[in-house]
Amino acid sequence: MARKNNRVIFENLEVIDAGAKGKAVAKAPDGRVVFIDNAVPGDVVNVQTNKKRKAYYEGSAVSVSKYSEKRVEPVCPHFGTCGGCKWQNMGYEHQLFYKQKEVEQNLQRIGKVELPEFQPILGSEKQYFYRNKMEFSFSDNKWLTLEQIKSGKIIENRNALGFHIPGMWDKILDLDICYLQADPSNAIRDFVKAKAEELNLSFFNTRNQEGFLRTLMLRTSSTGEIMVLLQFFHEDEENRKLLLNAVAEQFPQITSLLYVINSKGNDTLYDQEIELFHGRDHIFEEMEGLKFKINAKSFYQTNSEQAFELYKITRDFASLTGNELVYDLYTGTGTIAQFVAKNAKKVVGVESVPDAIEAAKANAKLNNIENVEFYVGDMKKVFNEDFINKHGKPDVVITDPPRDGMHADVVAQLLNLEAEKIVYVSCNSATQARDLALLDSKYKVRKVQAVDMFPQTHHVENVVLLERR
Ligand SMILES: C[S@@+](CC[C@H](N)C(=O)[O-])C[C@H]1O[C@@H](n2cnc3c(N)ncnc32)[C@H](O)[C@@H]1O
Repeated sequence: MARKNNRVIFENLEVIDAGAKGKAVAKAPDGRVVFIDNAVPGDVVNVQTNKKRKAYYEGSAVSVSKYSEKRVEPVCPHFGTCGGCKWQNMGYEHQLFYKQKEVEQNLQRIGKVELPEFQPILGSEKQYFYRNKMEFSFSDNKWLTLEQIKSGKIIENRNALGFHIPGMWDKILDLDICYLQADPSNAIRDFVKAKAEELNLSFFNTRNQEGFLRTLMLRTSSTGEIMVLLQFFHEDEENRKLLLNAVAEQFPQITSLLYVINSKGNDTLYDQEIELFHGRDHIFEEMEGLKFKINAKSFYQTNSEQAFELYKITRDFASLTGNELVYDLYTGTGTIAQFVAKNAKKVVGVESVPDAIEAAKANAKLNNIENVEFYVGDMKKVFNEDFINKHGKPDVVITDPPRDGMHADVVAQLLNLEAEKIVYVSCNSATQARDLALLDSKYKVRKVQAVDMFPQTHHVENVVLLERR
């Protein structure tokens, strides 16, 4: 162990696992756990720490003494700088292994409930180009690589269009390519940047809050439709039209070309008026004959193909016969509710975002589904006796909460309701495990199936079937 600028250097640590937040895991000589960036299980690495806590260190592999057999060559030239695909240096079968392991360990260690045999994780057929939505930021403060800085060359053009450097709100990585969204995603991003520079338009400066161009969002759908949304900091009608017209001309396949003028301090769009420039203000996604209308603000699962698999597993676990009253909690735009509706007597969906519920109602109408009802509200407030009296006691509950899991009051109400089955879909198996423990007095876990929605990252979705004891 050596010290450098108060940071500890551990030499030749063997990486034994992949852990929380996708970091590699090793043991320090003093027995603490070391969470490491830029390493793969099986590597032997030299680690420089940047954080020390009672039970662990955090750090980064500064060099590798022995390369793991699990390693593969990352396909993306931005790997290591971009925060997007941190597991691109690990073979896909190993990524799946560690995702499955994380789910199993969380359910066992945090849940501490009796568990059935786990079904093997369902991998994604597409390991790249699987996302249907991407958001890129403009910046006049491009992130410079170490090589660029070392070269001593003055880089005059600091314009960038890409992703935030992890942990740096004002530094943007200028993308040459991104392997997450299928073409014409890269072509559109490259064209927008080149055209903006040709027109001499200013890229945003976050620190000073100035500049014209802020963000670019691209949405694609399995029906082949494309949505492009450009966000500007202020109105400049002439230049805005020049840029948008050029995009429309170059990419006639864009079915929805939108813009927004946002002069707020942050670039979130949810409270902004979106303007239509060309085409329609929405695109359609299709799943098993169902159509879902998606506008610029709609939530839709970002990996459409795997969302279909996830929903099939959810429906399969619910094993509906056509006679059940189903609650779909945290319903979003009601996709799961509509997906299971033909197998149920009635489905009641609840969601806190009013726009999402509006979209859910519109989509149900579009799909001629009459046995679904949607309600806006915060689950912990609306899921009360009045709600149950109005809609009846459910036979099956499907729940798909955000990363924090379900509020304790919601879990308490589920225990009170005593539905025959609960199908719990989760993007965070740690909070899911906590909730399973709370439900354990009345529910037994019968099935567990993890689904990989996000290859090259550590994220994993997990579906659990609970049945009443
Ligand atoms: C993981 S998403 C599930 C979306 C949906 N099931 C789907 O597959 O598209 C979680 C949803 O819960 C909603 N949500 C978050 N907190 C909530 C709360 N306290 N009450 C109701 N809905 C909430 C979010 O707006 C989001 O739409």
